[in-house]
Amino acid sequence: MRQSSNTTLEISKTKMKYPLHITSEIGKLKTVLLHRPGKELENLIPEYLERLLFDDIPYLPTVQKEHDYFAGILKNRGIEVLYLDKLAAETLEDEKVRRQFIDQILSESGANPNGTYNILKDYLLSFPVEEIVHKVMAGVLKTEIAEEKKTHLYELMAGHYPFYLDPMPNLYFTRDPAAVIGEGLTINRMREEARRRESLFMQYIIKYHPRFAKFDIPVWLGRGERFPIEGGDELILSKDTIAIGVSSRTSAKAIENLAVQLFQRQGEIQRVVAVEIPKSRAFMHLDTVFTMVDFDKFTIHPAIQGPDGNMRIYILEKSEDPDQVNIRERNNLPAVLKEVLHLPEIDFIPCGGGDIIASAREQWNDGSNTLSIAPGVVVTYDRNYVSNEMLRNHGIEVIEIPSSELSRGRGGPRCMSMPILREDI
Ligand SMILES: NC(=O)NCCC[C@H](N)C(=O)O
Repeated sequence: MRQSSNTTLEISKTKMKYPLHITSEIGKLKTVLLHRPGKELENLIPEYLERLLFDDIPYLPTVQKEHDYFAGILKNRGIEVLYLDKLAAETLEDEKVRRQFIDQILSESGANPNGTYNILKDYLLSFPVEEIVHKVMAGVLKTEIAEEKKTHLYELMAGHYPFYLDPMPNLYFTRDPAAVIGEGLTINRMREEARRRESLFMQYIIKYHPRFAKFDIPVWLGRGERFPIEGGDELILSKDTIAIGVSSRTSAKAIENLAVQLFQRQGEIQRVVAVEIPKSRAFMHLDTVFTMVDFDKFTIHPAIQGPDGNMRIYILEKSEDPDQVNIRERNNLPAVLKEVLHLPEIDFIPCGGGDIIASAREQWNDGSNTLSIAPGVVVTYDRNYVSNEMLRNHGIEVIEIPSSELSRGRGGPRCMSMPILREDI
């Protein structure tokens, strides 16, 4: 990638006005944002696991080793890996931005403006900027603040709850808080309280980081929206069609609002396909049950289709009134994909080979959650050996990564990556 003087980015034959560019799920991946799991995982304890959306406590040294392996695979394939903590620290170098960020994170964390707020603000500001970022991510324990600084009754009372600031253990799933569509992005209002502050990092990075700030990047939906949407539900099928899961995390209202915004402002997207999936913990986002791995190939967990293969699918398109959309109902996913991608056939590759036990077991550990790094080339977890074999049998190149600890957070390679730039296909 090189940057010319008129700030036009050029990647192979693709010319870009903005430093974000995603027009498919499968185009050659050039730049991706990751977060190396850190101390925030060490602040998980059994009592709060469910609320913090974990099923178990990963062993930090191993989870980091596995994550480094994942990042290494991507780097070896020539992909630029950006790290969330580094971008955030560079963004907060500016003192005014740093203070504003801390104010916002504290008020969103529910710190009392007259008491804990000031103590926490002074405490965070006393660290170098990289450490501020890591502290905000890891959470602040009540025991970290010196006793003599506590002046309010509720600060003096020992209290049962251990944190002033909750940890953000789900940060390594960079897919969800924000997602690039075309040359803009959604900075998401996340459904679960435990994850809601995560998208603040991306809001600041896009607005203030030197790599992005000068471009005035379009934000299709911001984090101040009323209705929840998460990146794991946002799939870019082609430059003119996106699919969005109607899931336990993403609401139909957010999808319609996004469609209106894209049709009014984005220029290329002609349709948004809303795909309903069962609202369950195992299937929290569309990408936990359905991902694109080649021009005409998709992984799918068979359990999202009814006994007759039917599902509830709606195609949203432009209407004459720019504030409205036309909606057509459909019920067959392969038929919809053939229609919107103009393909004669679609190849569905069932998670776990479609075996009732293997598919449920491997889906639980993200067997359908593949990260495409080029057409027909995917990164997957090694533990999902039945699904990986199926992918290979369908002509896909599968790059496996170790996954005994990473998988405990209930997300796979797609969830752990936020593509920033892909070549067009
Ligand atoms: N796109 C994804 O499916 N991300 C996985 C998120 C897992 C995380 N523990 C969560 O429950 O939000």
